[in-house]
Amino acid sequence: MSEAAIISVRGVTKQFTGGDRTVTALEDIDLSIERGEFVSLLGPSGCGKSTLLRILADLTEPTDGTVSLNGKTPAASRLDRDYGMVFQQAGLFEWRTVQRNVELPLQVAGVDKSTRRAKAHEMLELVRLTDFSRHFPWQLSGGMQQRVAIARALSADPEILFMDEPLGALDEMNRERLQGELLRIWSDTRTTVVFVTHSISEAVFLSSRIVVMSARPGRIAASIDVDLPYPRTAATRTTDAFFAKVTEVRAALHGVPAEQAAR
Ligand SMILES: Nc1ncnc2c1ncn2[C@@H]1O[C@H](COP(=O)(O)OP(=O)(O)OP(=O)(O)O)[C@@H](O)[C@H]1O
Repeated sequence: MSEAAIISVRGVTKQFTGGDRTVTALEDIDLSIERGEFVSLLGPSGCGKSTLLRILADLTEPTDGTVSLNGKTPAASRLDRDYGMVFQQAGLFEWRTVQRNVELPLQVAGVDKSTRRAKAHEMLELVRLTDFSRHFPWQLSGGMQQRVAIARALSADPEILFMDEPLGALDEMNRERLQGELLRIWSDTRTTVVFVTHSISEAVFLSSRIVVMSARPGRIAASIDVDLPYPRTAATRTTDAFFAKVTEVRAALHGVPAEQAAR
């Protein structure tokens, strides 16, 4: 494990028990993520991607093994607001304006009104929604709602952003647009991102590294560096290097080394 790792997972196993049935969702996961990486967790449905993210974000506990975020337990890290989280559904409060949704984590933290106003404004600039600060969530498209959710998750300046299929509910065009936005935001904030997705092309476009997980019990099958240069644009998606990486990742998902898959 590298000393520089901001996220370190050691020997994590997670079992769910209900009645006389035990499901092993994750088995013996070891993972280190360096500060500033954009890491996607990619794998078939049910391989434990969300469970792993939920363990990192202190939403559930491992049955075995340890997790360290910024050198702390996930629970301590949560209290220190080291990370923000974005889910597939934006989960905005319908009765609060966009501005007041983004302010919420700061309000909960007891930040004074003028500071949180200023911070929310800065975050809405980051996601390019300042013109909509007084709108209510129901007045926004799905993509705009997700941008508000991202602004809210970043409002307390977290060092880590956990994202669980945040673009999964969007149509293809919006999804690609938001992928570009997300890379710009990542490059502006230098936040470490852990991103769960089913989509190979999404993972390749966004990530500096892809962690491929195998089906149940979830294990890490491969860790693939995505050495396509940033900034990545719509043109990146049409390059040979992009297609080659998609092929390599697809082969890893199917458990076949890339050289064999190309034959
Ligand atoms: N609270 C729970 N109780 C019982 N089993 C659970 C629970 N949460 C997850 N599981 C099981 O653990 C396994 C991993 O689930 P998880 O949601 O982490 O997978 P995933 O890779 O994120 O799937 P998807 O891509 O479909 O969202 C699945 O078999 C799931 O049924």
